[in-house]
Amino acid sequence: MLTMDNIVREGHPSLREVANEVALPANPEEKALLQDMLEFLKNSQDEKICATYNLRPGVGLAAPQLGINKRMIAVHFEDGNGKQYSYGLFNPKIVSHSVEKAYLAVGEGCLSVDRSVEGYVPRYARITLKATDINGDDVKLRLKDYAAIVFQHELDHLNGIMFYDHINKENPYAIPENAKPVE
Ligand SMILES: OCN(O)CCCc1ccccc1
Ligand code: NI
Repeated sequence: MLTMDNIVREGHPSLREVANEVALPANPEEKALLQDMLEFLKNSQDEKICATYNLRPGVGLAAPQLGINKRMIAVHFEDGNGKQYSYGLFNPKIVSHSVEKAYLAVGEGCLSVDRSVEGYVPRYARITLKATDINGDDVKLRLKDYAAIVFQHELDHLNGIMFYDHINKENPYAIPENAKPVE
């Protein structure tokens, strides 16, 4: 099982590289890794397992955070309306997005960042994402608000971008233009 020891932290080069597309169909190792990433997220949200293995709860994980520069992400969370999202995806891509922006009112964090970085992270309020799932099927997701924010955080990791890159340097809590808060 994956633990926090597998997660690289700020300063590790893979967090600042553009990850490579996965040649499809994915090989058994890549499928197993994606499964392990999803299992890590579920474990991190299980009180007992989380405490036993000292995991930080996470709603998403990207392969570069494991020092593996492949375009693979996993997400496991419930949005504000109780809708569940649990995906392991190869080669995710935003194919369209809203002009309107959104930002998580409480700010963002990252399993690869062992410090809190305050401020609003402006992101697209709505995105359409295409990818290949763990079974090799095409996936097209229309996402908004919290779900859109989580997926964009993970997609950024595939392009060497950290959440705090988006925070206004002069005034971290400046309300981003044309953006709505997501509670
Ligand atoms: O890359 C995954 N990650 O570091 C875990 C935290 C994910 C996350 C946290 C706040 C808002 C969106 C996404
Ligand atoms: Ni992160």
